[in-house]
Amino acid sequence: MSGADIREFSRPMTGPALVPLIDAIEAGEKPVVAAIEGMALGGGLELALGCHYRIAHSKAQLGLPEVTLGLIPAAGGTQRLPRLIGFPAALDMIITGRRVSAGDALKLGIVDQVTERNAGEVAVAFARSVVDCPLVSRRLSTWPPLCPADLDNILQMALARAWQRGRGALAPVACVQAVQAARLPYSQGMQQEQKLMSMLFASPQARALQYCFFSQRAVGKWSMPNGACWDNSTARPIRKAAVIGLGTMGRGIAVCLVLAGIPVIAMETDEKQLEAARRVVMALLEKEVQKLAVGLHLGLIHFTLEQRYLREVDLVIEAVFEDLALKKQLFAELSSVCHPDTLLCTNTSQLDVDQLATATSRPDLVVGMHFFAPANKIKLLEVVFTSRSSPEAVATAMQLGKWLGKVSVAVANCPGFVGNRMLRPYVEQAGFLLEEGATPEQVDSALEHFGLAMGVFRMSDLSGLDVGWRVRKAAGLTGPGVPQGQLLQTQQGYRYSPLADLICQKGRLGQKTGCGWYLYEGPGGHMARPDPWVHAFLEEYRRVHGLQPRSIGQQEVLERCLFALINEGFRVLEDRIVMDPVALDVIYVLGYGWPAHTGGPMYYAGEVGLPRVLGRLEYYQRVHPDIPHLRPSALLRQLVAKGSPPIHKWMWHIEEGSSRL
Ligand SMILES: CCCCCCC/C=C/C(=O)SCCNC(=O)CCNC(=O)[C@H](O)C(C)(C)COP(=O)(O)OP(=O)(O)OC[C@H]1O[C@@H](n2cnc3c(N)ncnc32)[C@H](O)[C@@H]1OP(=O)(O)O
Repeated sequence: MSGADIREFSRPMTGPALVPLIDAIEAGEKPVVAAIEGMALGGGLELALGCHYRIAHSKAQLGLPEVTLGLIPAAGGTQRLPRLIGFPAALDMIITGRRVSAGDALKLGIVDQVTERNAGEVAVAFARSVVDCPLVSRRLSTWPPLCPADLDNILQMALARAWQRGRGALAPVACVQAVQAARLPYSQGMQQEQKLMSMLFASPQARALQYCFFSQRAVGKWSMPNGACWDNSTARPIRKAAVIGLGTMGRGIAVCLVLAGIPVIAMETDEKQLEAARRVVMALLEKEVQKLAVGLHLGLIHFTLEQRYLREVDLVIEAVFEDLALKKQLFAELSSVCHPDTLLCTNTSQLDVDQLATATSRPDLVVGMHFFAPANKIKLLEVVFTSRSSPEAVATAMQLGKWLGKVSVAVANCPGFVGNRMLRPYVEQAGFLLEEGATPEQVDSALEHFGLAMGVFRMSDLSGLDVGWRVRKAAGLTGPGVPQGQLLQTQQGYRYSPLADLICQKGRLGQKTGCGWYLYEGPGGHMARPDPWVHAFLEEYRRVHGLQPRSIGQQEVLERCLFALINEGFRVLEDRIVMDPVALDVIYVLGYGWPAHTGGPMYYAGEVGLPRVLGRLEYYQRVHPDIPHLRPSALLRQLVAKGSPPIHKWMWHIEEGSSRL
């Protein structure tokens, strides 16, 4: 039982109310035993907590994920769980919404027994054995709260954690407040639970998070402009896969495959690199085995330098250095080494997948699989199809992503695909804001206050400033052959900020070199500190260019960075890179740390109001006519002209107006 029907939250609810139902079960004179198989989530677990006993199958999972929907467990969950397992463990489960296995639920005391047999049959037998036992002590609502001496401290820490994790989300904080009320008599605690739930239930944040829930499922129903889609294309089985190139990304991908139970050939060309990768991958896998408490066959992975092992695989994921010539050469080699039916996938983050496909003998079997670092943690996968990718190849990559526990989004090939394409105008605006008077920490603080996991400059330092530098060189914006120097503020006819290039030229590549936009404790450090050198460098730059620094407020930072990103999102839709705006929101929430409680950039644009987004872009365009990314997209204009329809109707307008776009 996975809880309430979330779709019902946006329409009048029918059927009996859950709280009195659970109370009636608990108050009943007959013993009621919950038999839990599969899932007991949300209202499902709350119902089980109202029963007198709980028996779970060993494969069952239990949890209170309401917080991920912008809610709290409001059918007594915040009052019964702390009474049953204590405040610290209940707070952890309720604030994070994480699921626990049956084994862990037994250790925590949530269930009374775990069985390998049919839980229903075991529960019936169990019920017979307790039929004469008094029930008084089995009614959780009557238990006194288990208040440890340091409860105030525990609650304070939980609140701090909720603020920190939530990044502006209300529900985690409300979860702590509701659990805190479990120190009161049950009926008073329930009143508090209901009060907090009423406040959240109608909140824009809850609506946005529920939109995220359905969006992450909707992208599984992918389609391509040629009409191929999820329900008319068949995925191939992947019995064995290969990962070529065992740098950071390749190692993470190999770990994902093994965790999904897929045998992997992990290949490198250099012995030293192979050994280093073997050590890291095995350590990561052993850590996962301990964490998940699962038996994992570590022999599923074979490390090798020899290409001959590639003959036996159904799919290759190439993760070598981000260099088009190198990748093309490798793809040409793979064409002759691999079986003719083997799918060839590239983990490029922005190279042209169509070009890679032409280097092979089987362009129809080439797709991009863009993982996000760290590949074994981030849930997003962009599956990039080319003009020649077969529906079967796309279906297989999408299916594989699902097996790996990812949310896969099918996107058409274009520079930067979706995520990095939308990121470019955002990063660009941040650079211009520095020129105009802001500091990296002012820009980052505004973005983090909005809820982004990391501001643009901290994020760039983490990924490595050389990544963007290489892309700008490849695009002919900087590097040898391009006029250099402090005075270069225009490129290819438009405003261009060379600040990031100048920083890179100083050898400041981010965390890995111990300095970038910030200063770190040393190479590989993570603690970003404002750097007086960067401030002096920016002042000198502005002086040389005759730029008068001005005070830039939080609102301008947000509008310039976020609206430029959203504007590019509209262009992505115009170009039909994806078939539904929800895809852009999923990519940003899962891959770029966009706050889920705002729904994602496109949903957020709808909430702010498309006329406002358009109006502010028009204003900034007038002030900065030399920045093309601030020019409002045709689609945004068209949607505003049509009265700003809700997001699920945008595509109708794209189809309707495609000839005019
Ligand atoms: C003042 C009001 C008081 C109200 C008190 C109410 C108290 C109770 C509150 C709740 O229970 S809130 C809901 C809590 N439960 C959840 O959040 C669980 C959500 N679901 C999941 O985590 C997963 O779906 C799953 C159950 C673990 C299954 O995962 P799986 O990967 O196997 O399948 P999916 O692709 O995720 O889902 C399949 C299909 O089912 C739809 N769906 C799943 N759960 C719900 C749900 N709770 N409500 C409505 N629909 C649900 C999902 O959207 C998929 O649909 P399609 O995309 O295939 O159409």
